[in-house]
Amino acid sequence: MKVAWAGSRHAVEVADRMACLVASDPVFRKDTRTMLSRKELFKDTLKKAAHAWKRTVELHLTEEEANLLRLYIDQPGYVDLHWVMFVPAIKGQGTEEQQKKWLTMAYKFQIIGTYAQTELGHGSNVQGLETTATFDPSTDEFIMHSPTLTSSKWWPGGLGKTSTHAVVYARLITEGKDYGIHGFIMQLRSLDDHSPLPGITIGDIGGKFGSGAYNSMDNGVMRLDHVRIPRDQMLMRLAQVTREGKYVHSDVPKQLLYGTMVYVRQTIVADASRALSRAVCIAVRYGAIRKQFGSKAGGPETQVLNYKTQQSRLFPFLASAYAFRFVGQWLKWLYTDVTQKLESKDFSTLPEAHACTAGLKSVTTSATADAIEECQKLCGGHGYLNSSGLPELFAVNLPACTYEGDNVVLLLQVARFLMKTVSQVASGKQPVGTTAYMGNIQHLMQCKSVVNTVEDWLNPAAIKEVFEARALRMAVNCAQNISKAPSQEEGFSELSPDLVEAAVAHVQLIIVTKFIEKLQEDILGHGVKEQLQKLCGIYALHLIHNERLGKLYAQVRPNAVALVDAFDYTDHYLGSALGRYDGDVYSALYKEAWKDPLNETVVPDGYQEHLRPLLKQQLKLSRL
Ligand SMILES: CCCCCCCC/C=C\CCCCCC(=O)SCCNC(=O)CCNC(=O)[C@H](O)C(C)(C)COP(=O)(O)OP(=O)(O)OC[C@H]1O[C@@H](n2cnc3c(N)ncnc32)[C@H](O)[C@@H]1OP(=O)(O)O
Ligand SMILES: Cc1cc2nc3c(=O)[nH]c(=O)nc-3n(C[C@H](O)[C@H](O)[C@H](O)COP(=O)(O)OP(=O)(O)OC[C@H]3O[C@@H](n4cnc5c(N)ncnc54)[C@H](O)[C@@H]3O)c2cc1C
Repeated sequence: MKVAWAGSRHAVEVADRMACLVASDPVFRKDTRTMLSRKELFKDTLKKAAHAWKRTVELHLTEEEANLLRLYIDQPGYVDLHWVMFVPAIKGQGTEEQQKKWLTMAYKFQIIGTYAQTELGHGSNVQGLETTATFDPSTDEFIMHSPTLTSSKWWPGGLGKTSTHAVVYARLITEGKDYGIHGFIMQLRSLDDHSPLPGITIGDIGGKFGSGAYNSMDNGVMRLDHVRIPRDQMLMRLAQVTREGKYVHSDVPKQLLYGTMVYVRQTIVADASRALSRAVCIAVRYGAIRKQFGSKAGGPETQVLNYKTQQSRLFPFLASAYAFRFVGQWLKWLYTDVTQKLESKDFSTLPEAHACTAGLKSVTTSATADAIEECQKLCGGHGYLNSSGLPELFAVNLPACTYEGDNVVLLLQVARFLMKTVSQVASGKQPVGTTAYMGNIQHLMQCKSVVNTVEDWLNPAAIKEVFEARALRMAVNCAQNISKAPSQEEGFSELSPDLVEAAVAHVQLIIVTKFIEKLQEDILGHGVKEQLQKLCGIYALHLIHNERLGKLYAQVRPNAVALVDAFDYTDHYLGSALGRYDGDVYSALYKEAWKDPLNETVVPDGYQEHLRPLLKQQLKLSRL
């Protein structure tokens, strides 16, 4: 089952090695993280990142191993933005020459970069960004400026205190004309003493949700006061400005400006499956240990995992963890395929890649955030303790519903893609890829459900047809209602809640389809495929609230712990007293409690100043 989850024996081996490397290194301890102040936590992040780099160099780790090392350290920091966004942005939007110059320094960590797009006044609406980059032909420079308070760059990870450079997104103005948003490489801090360069006001935007979590990251604010950069620091793969100041757009779609976001969205789907699997692992293992109430005759109490209500709340998340894992593996293939096509100027699958990455990022992160919160409740009071690992997991993964694109905004992008496809089908064009099912419109608009028993629901063809009919009918219904509106734009706006639902149905069809396709592969291990088939049935059925789920839950219950053990997480990475592999929950909870700084003294700080006087006064009053 480990191989089915990881994707290959090699993946299992590398993951095990990196997870153990992190778990065995005291520098990477994380059990006291939620007890640190904001400054201590930030400094701890710097220490871990520097130590990780040192180990990467010492051990000659590959890029795959180094990425896993960062993942198992499990502490958001500037390195995430450096590797996940700054480097990809230069790769995707820089010329060969610019890549050579800047990536050489970035790969050697001679500079630390971030991705500075969002502003105080605009995040979702990229075309509304206000920062300006005005070309000055007299000096062959761009003047980077924050014209308004709302144009302050706001949120970029690492910008606050760490990054020395950034890809800054700004309105390109040359010869008095505004050509819209383009990317520019800017140095922000001196490489000698790390002080901000002249004209740059920079700092952290303040504490964020949850203790620990993203407070380890210095999300920053930056204002630019007419800062000059050389013309060749405009990322010029998509467009150029000549020495004379002429704007020249290259022959690639302008949407490639958004390429970095597409890349990160596809990685976030894998992040979501990992976060969800961690929460499910904790809740399933604890549910097998925790006993509450039992037979009236004083018999042993019942494992809470045996309760049907616990199973109906938890097993859809177990199924979703596997579903998101498999669709994330497919999405990584899709992204690689589109990137290769772009190299040969084939832009035909760019819209599909945008719709799939936007839709899957949105659906998986929303479902994961909701599931982690529910897993906290599934663990009762102990799920609320930091030592359960669940509050931190929730706080770190909740913002994924917003960063890299607000989930509703992204679903509206999917809806726009679906409406375009429906109208193309109406004009006789055969849809392909993930919308191919829309070509079967006659059948799917009339077909009656062919599933009646639980066994029917384990028939992949039946499941797929139901989800195709559901998605198509919702999309066609929206298209028909939009056509009745005074204008397409007005109709789209009025119908936007229904369009979001139609987009979700389309994305859930993709997830179900990819789960079914995974089951058609050769899957190692005795009985593994059968278990995955049941999980596929649970994932599909729970989305349409089918009453036959109870039978499937009963069939999964005996293997529930084995199914979460297959995630192969070390206790260090899981970071949970409830989800420990050895199940020794109560002694672990008790031991963790005493680590809290509040327990450093038996009489708490503040007693002498605030508690003793009060008690003494009340005691005196009571004797009057
Ligand atoms: C270790 C512990 C774990 C913690 C994890 C740490 C590490 C995690 C990893 C990274 C951390 C994440 C940090 C987050 C970083 C950020 O948040 S960066 C900023 C992200 N910001 C956004 O995502 C902004 C979202 N907004 C947009 O993308 C765009 O504004 C928009 C797409 C919503 C609208 O764009 P606009 O230019 O206005 O275009 P439209 O008019 O809507 O569409 C025009 C056509 O272009 C097509 N299109 C739009 N986007 C794309 C795209 N990306 N690719 C291809 N095509 C695109 C669109 O479909 C339209 O096409 P048609 O005209 O044919 O319909
Ligand atoms: C932890 C974290 C890290 C981040 N890191 C970075 C970073 O490194 N670099 C960077 O550039 N940015 C970063 N961001 C910013 C992030 O990308 C933006 O917050 C995100 O794109 C959402 O934009 P917004 O904040 O403007 O939300 P808004 O768009 O203002 O959303 C507010 C509400 O308006 C709704 N809404 C907006 N537009 C529409 C519409 N057209 N139709 C219907 N509803 C709409 C949204 O659904 C939402 O409910 C980070 C954010 C977070 C939380």
